[in-house]
Amino acid sequence: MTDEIWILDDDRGVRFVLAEALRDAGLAVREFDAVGAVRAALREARPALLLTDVRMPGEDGLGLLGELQAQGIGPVIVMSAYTDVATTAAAYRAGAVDYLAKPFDLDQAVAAVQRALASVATPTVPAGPALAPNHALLGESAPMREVFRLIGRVAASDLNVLVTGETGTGKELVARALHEESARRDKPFVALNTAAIPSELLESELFGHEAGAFTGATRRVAGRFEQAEGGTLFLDEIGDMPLILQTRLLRVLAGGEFYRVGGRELIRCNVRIVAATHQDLAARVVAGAFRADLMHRLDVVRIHLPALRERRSDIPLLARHFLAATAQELKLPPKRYSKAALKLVAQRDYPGNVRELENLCRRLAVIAPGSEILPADLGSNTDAARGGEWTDALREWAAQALADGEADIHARARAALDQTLLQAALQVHQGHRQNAALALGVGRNTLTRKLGASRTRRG
Ligand SMILES: Nc1ncnc2c1ncn2[C@@H]1O[C@H](COP(=O)(O)OP(=O)(O)OP(=O)(O)O)[C@@H](O)[C@H]1O
Repeated sequence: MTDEIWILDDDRGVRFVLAEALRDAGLAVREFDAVGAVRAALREARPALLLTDVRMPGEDGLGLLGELQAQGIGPVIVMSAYTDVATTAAAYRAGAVDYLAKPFDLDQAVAAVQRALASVATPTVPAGPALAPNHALLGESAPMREVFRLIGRVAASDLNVLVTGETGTGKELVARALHEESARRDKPFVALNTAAIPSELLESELFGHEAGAFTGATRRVAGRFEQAEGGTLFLDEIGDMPLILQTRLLRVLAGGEFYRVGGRELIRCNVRIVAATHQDLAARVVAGAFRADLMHRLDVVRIHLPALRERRSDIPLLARHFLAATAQELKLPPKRYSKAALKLVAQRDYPGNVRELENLCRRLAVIAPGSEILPADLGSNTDAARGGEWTDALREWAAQALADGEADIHARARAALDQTLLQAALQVHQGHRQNAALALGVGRNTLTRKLGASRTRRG
């Protein structure tokens, strides 16, 4: 093994800046522009660490990762602009110890290299089966990339995960992604909303019951734990679980076995638990409503989903996705957003987070009459929003006119503005000049003057 850091990237610029930063940090660096070049070099030497891009012309980086892992060469850090769950998880499965989302901060890259070098003794994640299909969990913003990175990092392990975040932020989708990216993906994913089940039924819902266990229990029923055997059990709104059941759940998690309600047969279970809450569990613990020991058992890895307002840059992507998905699902002709409508969608507030945005887009897919969604389809526009939309159009017009070298833009724009306002007011007031002038807040004479030669029905 050499002490060299090898950088594999087809982008010369990336190689250059990265190599400089690493050399500045006192490390020896060697650069490669293709997988083949690394393979050739491996015949004579081994890197102390490899930093590699994933998608490159010719062979991609992931195949190489598998080979390195098989030969015990590493650690490897993957750099990629593709931070979707599938790519990230595939990189970790192929043995990467870290994942840098491009564009990355150079200090962050150097720190990742130093971290990886310091923990060379740490075993890498074992290689798993081929790449799972993509998930509906979308996002390009920095906080979502971090979520994907975490999912990729912990999916393959059996660690319990606590997903936190406001309602509608996608906690269940994260739980599904963890399942899909794990070796359990061919086994069931079972979800249970703890808050939606009356507490007296929750125990039997979780652990099942025997015939005759209680009034109405005519036959044996398997609970969610049994249904999820070998797979993943998603416990939503865990913060609302009654204390008595928390105690029971804790015992099951600790011992890995349980009895059905009214049963005598001890059932062993192999289930990965992903729990979710929109509440502050630690505060629930302080308030005496949640068991601290259960919290620690569930909260081994925490994945926090930011509210949609903290990742507004994801809104257009999500909005387009929901519009297309709804059209496809309901077999409607495809629709698209006009620029102004998409801007309005992106500017709105969504206290209900992604779910609220999804509902809005579904409504638009169904109710908007044309193939293009217009601002008017969004209904309750605020004045500010309406204003924003026409000034945008004006800005575009002006930019184009200026680019075309047109003269007298200001005078023409003013004339057009006046005419547009006056005509709109006259239309609303059925051609009555006095009322139109009043409504606009201009004098009647001004209005007559401005109208000039333009046609009006009466005065
Ligand atoms: N990042 C995302 N990409 C695509 N769809 C998303 C995303 N986040 C959420 N959704 C969609 O928004 C809706 C709400 O998501 P989900 O049910 O996972 O939220 P939640 O946080 O579990 O909500 P609650 O706390 O109310 O149970 C779902 O229809 C889901 O498909």
